[in-house]
Amino acid sequence: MSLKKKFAKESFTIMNELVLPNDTNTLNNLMGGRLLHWMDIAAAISAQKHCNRIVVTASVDNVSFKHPIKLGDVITIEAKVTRAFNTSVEVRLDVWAENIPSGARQKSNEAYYTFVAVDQSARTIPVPELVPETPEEIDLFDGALRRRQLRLVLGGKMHPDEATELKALFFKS
Ligand SMILES: CCCCCCCCCCCCCCCC(=O)SCCNC(=O)CCNC(=O)[C@H](O)C(C)(C)COP(=O)(O)OP(=O)(O)OC[C@H]1O[C@@H](n2cnc3c(N)ncnc32)[C@H](O)[C@@H]1OP(=O)(O)O
Repeated sequence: MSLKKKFAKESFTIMNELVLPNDTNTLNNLMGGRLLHWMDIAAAISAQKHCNRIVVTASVDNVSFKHPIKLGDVITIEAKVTRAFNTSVEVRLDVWAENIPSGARQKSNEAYYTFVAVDQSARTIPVPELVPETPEEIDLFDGALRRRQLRLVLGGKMHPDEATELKALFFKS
């Protein structure tokens, strides 16, 4: 039985967190690991909305921390599935930090997480196809293939020779 196709907007998820003292280091900045944990949860919720299944985190692409996030800031994490493959989905995350009293808001992180859908016995299972609609969703959908090849090569799951779309970025035929 084929699975019903889904739109990216169906997996759209927004999560807010308030940075409390227990989330910070001795400089009163949010600890990176805490943010990665919140991002993992937001991304997992998004992946589960797409798959309607239990998902496990398979990989996290490089995450850079552009600005320190301060105690008392409000974090907004937006997550959306960019593309579904066979049993895995890629989720794009955008993170903002906001100082509510001043109204200052800045982008702090962008990242891609990959989740794999599993059944009750932890066996991998197929996920619904994703249909991109907007120009931004189509860009993310197209780029997802190259990002997948890069992470699978780095994770030792794909031979570089098989990463044809990724190689095409560097070598013109
Ligand atoms: C219904 C609505 C509910 C809403 C309600 C929300 C509730 C919201 C609760 C939140 C809850 C938090 C949830 C946190 C989620 C954890 O924190 S999970 C804990 C951390 N993660 C783990 O423990 C996973 C451990 N790893 C594994 O189990 C296995 O390695 C995996 C990921 C299942 C892959 O298994 P495998 O045997 O290597 O499988 P293999 O057949 O080679 O590949 C399967 C797929 O994985 C992909 N894959 C494998 N390795 C990688 C890699 N390194 N990178 C990328 N992809 C990979 C493959 O490409 C393949 O994808 P497809 O080509 O099929 O699309």
